[in-house]
Amino acid sequence: MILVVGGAGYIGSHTVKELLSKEYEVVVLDNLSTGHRDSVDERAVFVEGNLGDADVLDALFTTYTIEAVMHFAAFSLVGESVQEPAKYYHNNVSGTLTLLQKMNEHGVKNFIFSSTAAAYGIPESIPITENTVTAPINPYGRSKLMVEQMLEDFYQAYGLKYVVLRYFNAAGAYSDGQIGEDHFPESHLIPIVLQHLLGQREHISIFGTDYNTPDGTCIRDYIHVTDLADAHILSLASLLNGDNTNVTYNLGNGRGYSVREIIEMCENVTCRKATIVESERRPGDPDELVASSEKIQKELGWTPQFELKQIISSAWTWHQNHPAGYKVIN
Ligand SMILES: NC(=O)c1ccc[n+]([C@@H]2O[C@H](COP(=O)([O-])OP(=O)(O)OC[C@H]3O[C@@H](n4cnc5c(N)ncnc54)[C@H](O)[C@@H]3O)[C@@H](O)[C@H]2O)c1
Ligand SMILES: O=c1ccn([C@@H]2O[C@H](COP(=O)(O)OP(=O)(O)O[C@H]3O[C@H](CO)[C@@H](O)[C@H](O)[C@H]3O)[C@@H](O)[C@H]2O)c(=O)[nH]1
Repeated sequence: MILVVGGAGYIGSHTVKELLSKEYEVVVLDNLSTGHRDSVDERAVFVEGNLGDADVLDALFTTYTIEAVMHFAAFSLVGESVQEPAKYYHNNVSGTLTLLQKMNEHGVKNFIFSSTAAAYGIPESIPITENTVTAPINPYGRSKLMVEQMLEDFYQAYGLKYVVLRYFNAAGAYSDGQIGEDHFPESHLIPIVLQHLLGQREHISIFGTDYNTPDGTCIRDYIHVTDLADAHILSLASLLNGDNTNVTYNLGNGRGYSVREIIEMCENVTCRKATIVESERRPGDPDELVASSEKIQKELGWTPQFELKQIISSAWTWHQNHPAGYKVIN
C-alpha cells in the first residue's frame, strides 16, 4: 500500500487518482488544514490526522503494510511563512521529522518528497538545473530545503531511499473535471485570473511591472498537476525496483510565461476580457523561474503532456463546474 500524506490537497488528490488508476492501493493521511475530504477518491482509505502525531503514525504503519510514502503535506504560502516562520518550521520540518522517524522505526524505506523551485531562491542562471545553487529567500523555501538535507542524512545513516521532486508552478485540473485547485485564500495566479473571469473578483492585480523581463512582469514555468502526478508514479516505480536511492528532480515544462502572457492566455481560453490593475511588487518574487527537467526526462522517461493552453482549459472547466470549489452550494 502507498501512504499519501497530504492526499486531500491539490496535488496530492490528483496523484491519488493516478495511483489508483495504476492499481496501487492507497491510504491517505491528512488533517484537512488546507485540504478537502471530497477531493479524495472514494477508493482510497482516508485517515484524518496530523503527520506530526506519533500515535497516529504508529497506528497507520501497524495497520497497513506500507511500501512507500508520498509526502505532500505542508504549509506553502510564502508571505505567511515570512510573518509566521514558526508555523512553517513546525509543520514542514518538525512534522516531517516525526514522519521520517516513524517510517524508520517501522522499516518503511521509500519516500517521495514534494519540494519546490523556491529552494533555489533567486537563481544565478536560467534554465534552473538540479545543480543550480540552492539559496532560498524565505522560510517556506528554507523549510523544504531543510527536509531535503534531512533526507540525505537519513539515507546515509538509515538507508532511507528517497526521490525529491522540486515542482515549479503547479496548475490545471484533472481531466474528468471533478477535482481541481481550491485554496483559501487563493494566492496562485491562474486560479485568481479564472475566478476574476468568472465574475468572482473585481479585477486582477499584477504584482510588479518593472521586473527584468521583456514585458516587465515575472516569468514562471507552469506545469500541469497531472504531469506532476505522473512524475510521482515514475519515481515510485524507480524506488520500488531499486533503480533510485537518493535523487532530486526538477519538474517544469521548460518554458516560461510572464504574468501578462498568462492573463492573455486565460482571456483567449475563456473568450472573456480581464480588468487589470498594475500594483506593487509582491515581496520575495524572483524575476524568472524556468526549469530544466532534462534529468528526469533522461533518467525516468518523464515527458510533460500538457502545454499552457491545455493547463488553463482544464482549470477553466474545473472553475466553471465548481464555482465555489469543494463547498456545497444550497
Ligand atoms: N502548488 C504549487 O504550485 C506547489 C509548487 C511547489 C511545491 N509545492 C508543494 O507541494 C505540496 C502540495 O501542494 P498543494 O498545492 O497541493 O498544497 P495543499 O495545501 O493543497 O495540500 C497540502 C495538504 O496537506 C495537508 N496537511 C498540511 N499539514 C498537514 C499535517 N500536519 N498533517 C496532515 N496533513 C497536513 C493539508 O490539509 C492539505 O490537504 C506542498 O508540500 C507544497 O509545498 C506546491
Ligand atoms: O494575483 C496575483 C497572483 C500572482 N501574481 C504573480 O504571478 C506570478 C506567479 O505567482 P503564484 O501563482 O503565486 O506562484 P509563485 O509565487 O511563483 O509560487 C508557486 O510556485 C513556486 C515554485 O515556482 C512554489 O514554490 C510555490 O509554492 C507556489 O505557490 C508571481 O510573479 C506573482 O507575483 C500576480 O501578479 N497577481
